[in-house]
Amino acid sequence: MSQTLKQLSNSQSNVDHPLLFVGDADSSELLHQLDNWVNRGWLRALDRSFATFILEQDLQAQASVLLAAAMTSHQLGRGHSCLDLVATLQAPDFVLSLPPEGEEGGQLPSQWLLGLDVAQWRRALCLSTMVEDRDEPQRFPERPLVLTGQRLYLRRYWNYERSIAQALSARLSVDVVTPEKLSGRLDALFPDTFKVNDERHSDWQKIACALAARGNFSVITGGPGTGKTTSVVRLLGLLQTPAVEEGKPLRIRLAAPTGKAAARLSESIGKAVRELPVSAAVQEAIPTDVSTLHRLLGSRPDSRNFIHHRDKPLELDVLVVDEASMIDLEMMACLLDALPRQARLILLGDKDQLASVDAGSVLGDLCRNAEAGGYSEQTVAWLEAHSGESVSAPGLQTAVGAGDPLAQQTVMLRYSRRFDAQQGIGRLAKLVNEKNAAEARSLLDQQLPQLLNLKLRGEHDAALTELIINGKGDAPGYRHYLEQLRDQRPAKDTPWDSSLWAGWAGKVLGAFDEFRLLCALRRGPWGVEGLNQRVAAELRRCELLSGDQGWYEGRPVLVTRNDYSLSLMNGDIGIALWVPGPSAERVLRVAFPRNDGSGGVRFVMPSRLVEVETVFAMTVHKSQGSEFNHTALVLPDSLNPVLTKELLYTAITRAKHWFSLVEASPGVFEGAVSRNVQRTSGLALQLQDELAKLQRT
Ligand SMILES: Nc1ncnc2c1ncn2[C@@H]1O[C@H](COP(=O)(O)OP(=O)(O)OP(=O)(O)O)[C@@H](O)[C@H]1O
Repeated sequence: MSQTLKQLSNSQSNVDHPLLFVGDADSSELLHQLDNWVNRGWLRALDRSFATFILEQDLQAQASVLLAAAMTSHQLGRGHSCLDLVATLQAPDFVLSLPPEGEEGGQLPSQWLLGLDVAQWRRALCLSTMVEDRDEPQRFPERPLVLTGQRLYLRRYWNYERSIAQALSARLSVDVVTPEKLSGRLDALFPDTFKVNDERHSDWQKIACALAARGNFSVITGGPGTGKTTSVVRLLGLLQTPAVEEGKPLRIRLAAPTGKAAARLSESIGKAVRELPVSAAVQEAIPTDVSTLHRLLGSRPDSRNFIHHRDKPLELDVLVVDEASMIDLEMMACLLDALPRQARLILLGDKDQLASVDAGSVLGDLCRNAEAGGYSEQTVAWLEAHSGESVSAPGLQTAVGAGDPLAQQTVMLRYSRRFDAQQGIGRLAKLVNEKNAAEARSLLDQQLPQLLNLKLRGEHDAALTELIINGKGDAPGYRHYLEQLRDQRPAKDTPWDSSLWAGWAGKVLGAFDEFRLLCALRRGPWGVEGLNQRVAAELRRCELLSGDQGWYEGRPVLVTRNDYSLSLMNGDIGIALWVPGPSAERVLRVAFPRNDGSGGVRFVMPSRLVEVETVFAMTVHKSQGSEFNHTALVLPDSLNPVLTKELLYTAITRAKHWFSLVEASPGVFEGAVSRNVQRTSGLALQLQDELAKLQRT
């Protein structure tokens, strides 16, 4: 069982050598300490190297500057765009990665920072020739660290935040021509009065369309099935109809951060476009193919730079990006840089999901007031006049004066059409989101058909493997896809170039997506690595697989890095299958969905797949943008910083019909529900500054 930081702190205070403080220590003592933390896995070697680099460039840098540099670098690896000095002094030990199991010795950051206050720390940083103090007028653009207020950045991330803030504030201040006859067109697109249980409610989808039609930047957020896709398709109909009538159709592009998310949007958008009450010509002028953001921007192999940027902007008039919660700071900055100023950008996503894997929490930052609305009286009057809907919902607040310009272009959809709010999955997701652990637990205890709860008696409890292999009741486990693999295989004499092979592979991939095992962690018996081995061994024991090492038929793999030569994206999933080769010999190939909305499959030689891993179990982070009929989440036996309500919410909302919660120890679920992800970011503040500057000019 992992030790808590408190236990560790207690054990540290017993060490017999005297404690060092950043105020007294010299740089070599501090670097020695960093080595110690790297050896323990508390810090990355990269973070230590950055501190060394700072010292090489500024031999006078104080120990507190080197410590801040290493911590800032480390924070990036944990998704924070900067180091908040005040928050760090309040809880220094949470800045490093939690100690691995059972390790002792060494001095904790809280002990190093004893006695240091934020003013002293800032002073030491400002003395260094490696830090630019943005609160002073003098500029040093070549310095690698940027200090602004209590936030310390690596320059690149400060630049990303600033360029996003500048680009968004510029977009928010552009006057946009709204489509003519807006009210009439909206009524035609939303012919039905919105009712829940026969009671009339405000139609937030219609309000969202009106709001997005009047600006060239808007955000539509909402939980699963709240109608984001449907709303945006109606918005595209609204924008494209007058353009087609004028003979100048808009160039519309659709994108998502991952191939999987792009494929899902492609599917749902196709259906929504076919149902759109507009002419065939307008329907045809709304694309249904969805590209990944990397493909849209034109990635270059082995380069962070894209083909499209401000000097070679994208050729489009409207861009819709789905699953925007997965967009990190760097991607958002590149996207905005490549977008022509007059083009409309519409972001769709669920603000309550986990933030991006890489640094930043762009959608969360942009939607921080979405629930309360914060519309000005002027916005409310405009929306009500054009949509004919009352802008009202529980908890909605009106802003004083003109309000925050971003809030005037942000809308939250509030009613899920996929999850009945009264049913298991929807209710559990809502309670977790509200941090209501007690009611979430009592809901789990009710044994509703949609919600399965497995409380394990130890690491080797067979109930877990039973659930993973056989599922429970109608909820499938992995046996299902392996039986499809075996039973639907084309006859042996089927020619190698017959489409039956791809059809079979497509069915196997589809069946694999019926169930997914999700983990919070990567390491240990409750993490992806341990569970992948356990599941493969068990499937082999049940004779559902013929191997569990290397490449074997039925092995599902996850691509962990974009491979442009193979057109495979990080997050794509394939399954190894025996298929006939052109020369009679059967060959093992990995089938991947084409992800182009065609439902097609392509085969790749296993030897060409370098960056892949087995994916019976996957992290919740990697599951974003996907949905499975049955989703099982395994919680580890002790609390860990990654366990938060966002992680639980994301896992629960991956489930379409059944959600299984597997608990290795009591209390961990409750602990996770009560904590939320707090990503340190200055994006909201930078945006406020930029908007204030614009208002002054
Ligand atoms: N106004 C509407 N009238 C009728 N059905 C609707 C409407 N809006 C959405 N739906 C239906 O509700 C379901 C969910 O809608 P949609 O796919 O647009 O939601 P979403 O928020 O994009 O979902 P997610 O992102 O979670 O996949 C779909 O089956 C869609 O057809």
